[in-house]
Amino acid sequence: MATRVRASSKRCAVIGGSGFLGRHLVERLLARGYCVAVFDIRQSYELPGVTFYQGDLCDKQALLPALKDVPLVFHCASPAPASDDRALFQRVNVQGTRIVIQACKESGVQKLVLTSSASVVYEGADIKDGTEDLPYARKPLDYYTETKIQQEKLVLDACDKDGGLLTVAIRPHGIFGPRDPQLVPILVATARRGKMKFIIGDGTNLVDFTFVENVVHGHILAAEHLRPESPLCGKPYHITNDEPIRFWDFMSKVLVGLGYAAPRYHLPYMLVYGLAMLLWLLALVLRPLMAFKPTFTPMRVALAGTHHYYSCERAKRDMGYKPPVGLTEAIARTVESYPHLRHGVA
Ligand SMILES: NC(=O)C1=CN([C@@H]2O[C@H](COP(=O)(O)OP(=O)(O)OC[C@H]3O[C@@H](n4cnc5c(N)ncnc54)[C@H](O)[C@@H]3O)[C@@H](O)[C@H]2O)C=CC1
Ligand SMILES: CC(C)CCC[C@@H](C)[C@H]1CC[C@H]2C3=C(CC[C@]12C)[C@@]1(C)CCC(=O)C[C@@H]1CC3
Repeated sequence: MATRVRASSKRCAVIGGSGFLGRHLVERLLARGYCVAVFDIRQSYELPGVTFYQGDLCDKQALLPALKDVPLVFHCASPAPASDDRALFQRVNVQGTRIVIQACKESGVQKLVLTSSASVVYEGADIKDGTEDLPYARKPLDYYTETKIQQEKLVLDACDKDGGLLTVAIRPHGIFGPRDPQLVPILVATARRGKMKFIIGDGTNLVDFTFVENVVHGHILAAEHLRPESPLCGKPYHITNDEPIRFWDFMSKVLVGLGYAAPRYHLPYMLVYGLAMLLWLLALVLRPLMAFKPTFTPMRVALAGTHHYYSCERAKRDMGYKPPVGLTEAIARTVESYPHLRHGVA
């Protein structure tokens, strides 16, 4: 009997489990003895111990079978920020998250861990050692952030300590690591087009970049510490590497590690931000006629030219969080994992 209880409490579902973070989370959960149900709109791998359910999280009937007999759900699905598609973000991150919450309640799920984002409080001004008490951005810089705010509020408000669904939100920042489809590939594509010669601003702005395995560790700690009497209920938690680094030093380390030149020439921040705003407006106007996606969006320029690093004291205090992998090792392992993106490799 004891064995059966332990076996069932080691079951969980990962919504968005085919993605970058999702797959790393699934792999770690398997190593910790969990049986995992993955729900995703696409299937990107097969692993023993994983049951795959393919479907759209906005479709409750498709989602319910993946949550059957599962006490713990991780929700880390989202459209990519680069899609910049307002209707898609609204449908998946907001309406879809309402459906995830309903489906969890109907299935008797006990705990829901959301992957939110530290950028829910970021609106382009410097944030230095920001705590979770900062207010949500009143004027988010993009549609992605706008809907991540609404998503986090929905999940945290759904927390019910009186025998209902328990919820918590993890707010990582600048996730990187092997198989990341975003940060390193965009950086390298920009360098290959000869556009990574410039530093936006004076280059001294400090930023958090977080190794994917540390983000995974934060999620699992949160799930295992979430109980009706614990302080985690209905709260957001920053999870970072706890080693803020100059944005342009981080970019240079990755670029140089892959054989590209580090950016050298400075451009004034306000000039580049203004140009990015103009390009974004142009892309919006031209959208019905042609697909045109600027690399330097207002959000990316702001992230590249301001301070934005966050305190993870709350996670240390409430769940004993300490990043297992330091930044130097994390960058080395990331660079090593992209042989195909090295300079000179087609
Ligand atoms: N990458 C980063 O730097 C950061 C990411 N986050 C959050 O972390 C989470 C994971 O992000 P990544 O792994 O980087 O992205 P990803 O794009 O690699 O993974 C997202 C997954 O969600 C799935 N998905 C999208 N729409 C879906 C739908 N309608 N139904 C079912 N599945 C759907 C995708 O197929 C994909 O596998 C997201 O919630 C993102 O907002 C938060 C902070 C920073
Ligand atoms: C073109 C260059 C100026 C920058 C190239 C690197 C960028 C693609 C990345 C640097 C910071 C990253 C980041 C995110 C996406 C990729 C970057 C812009 C997020 C917006 C991803 C989703 C989040 O929740 C917040 C992240 C902040 C940092």
